[in-house]
Amino acid sequence: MSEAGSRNLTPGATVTTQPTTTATPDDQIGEWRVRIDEIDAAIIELWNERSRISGEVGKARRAAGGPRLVLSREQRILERYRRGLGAIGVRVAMLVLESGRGPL
Ligand SMILES: O=C(O)C(=O)C[C@]1(C(=O)O)C=C[C@@H](O)C=C1
Repeated sequence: MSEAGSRNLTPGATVTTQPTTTATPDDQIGEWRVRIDEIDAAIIELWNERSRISGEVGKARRAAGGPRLVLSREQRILERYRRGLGAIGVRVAMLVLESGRGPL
């Protein structure tokens, strides 16, 4: 086919045809869901990476005789999520932090 939706039957003659499939709302939803699945995969990967690194930081600090928690740092992280995501950001940040260092 030389163009989408067109067929050359004889040289110089172009007949416009309907697409063989018609896009439906379900097609659009399907496309969006593909992107949502990609985004979720990226979030999960980053979440797990952050958790692992947070655990390493905590381990190194405790091995050096430091505390398990650094609440001033946690406050800054909570505030950053609140600025970035609004009120729900504080809840997200609390789960992000818990995932790395364990429960308070
Ligand atoms: O930044 C640190 O010192 C960490 O231990 C990491 C982290 C975090 O997950 O961001 C975890 C526990 C601390 O209370 C503060 C922050």
